Amino acid sequence: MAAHAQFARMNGLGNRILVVDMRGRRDAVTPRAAIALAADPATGFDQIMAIHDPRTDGTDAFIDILNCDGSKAQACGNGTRCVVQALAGETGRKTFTFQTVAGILNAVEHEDGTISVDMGRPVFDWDRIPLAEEFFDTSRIELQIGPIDAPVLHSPSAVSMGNPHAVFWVERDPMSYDLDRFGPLLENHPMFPERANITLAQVTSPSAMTTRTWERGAGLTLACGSAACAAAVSGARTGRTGRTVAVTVASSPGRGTLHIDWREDGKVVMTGPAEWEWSGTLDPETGAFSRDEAGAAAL
Ligand SMILES: N[C@H](CCC[C@H](N)C(=O)O)C(=O)O
Repeated sequence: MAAHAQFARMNGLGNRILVVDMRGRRDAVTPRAAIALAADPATGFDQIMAIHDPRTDGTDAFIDILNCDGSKAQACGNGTRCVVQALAGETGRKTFTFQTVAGILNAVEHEDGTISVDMGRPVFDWDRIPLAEEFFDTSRIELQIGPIDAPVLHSPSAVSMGNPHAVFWVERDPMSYDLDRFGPLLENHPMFPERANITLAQVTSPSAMTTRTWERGAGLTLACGSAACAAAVSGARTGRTGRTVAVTVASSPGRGTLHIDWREDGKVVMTGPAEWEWSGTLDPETGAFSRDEAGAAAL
């Protein structure tokens, strides 16, 4: 039985995040704990962002990311904004540098409470996304679903934001597609050796789009930050949008917008909100948890 760790249940545009404080500890949140926590409707989460002591000079923390199916992820945009908000509340600081398995992320909390995260540079090389087949141009790969002569979804853009994404361009409201049926087929398609996050993107103007995502390792979520980055970059890459795009999420209208800026230096900066909901403590080994009674907005 491991000693309990403090956590906060937060969300980013409805993407449900558990921010777990693992600082000062040598153990880690286990896949078993993630699966157990996900099985309990009282927690209901999509990703765990486990904050560990820094492993590299110049960074504030190492962030370990787990999906609710227990799999590890290399990036989580919404989760990173939640970590920034939690640590800003704890320390009074506004800028942070984190390390994940994918690299270094710089982040800042603005005066209005929104948070910007430098998500790094997108990767387009087929073998680094990765894809199972060689494509010279990964902005439009040969993949479709549905009847051969009338595919429901086809020709997605593929990109890595540290984690793999396929972005399908749709003309109708993304909510009008059976993504709950197509999502798992595409997530686990042989084209994606490490599976993939599957996004439907409807471009509504040269600087705006609406997305809906079936997430690798989490299924249909209300929002996906790295998918918003993947879609915005792919929109610019295919000439559908400019390099600055406002991304709204179809599944939870009115929750706000993620502003994505694919800068001239190649880095993708995502800006958006984070929201604290409640706190608790959990056993990082088994997932046993208890909810704090007091509603103290803290880790
Ligand atoms: N399911 C993703 C990780 C979480 C991404 C998402 N929640 C975000 O905000 O970026 C993956 O396995 O690559």
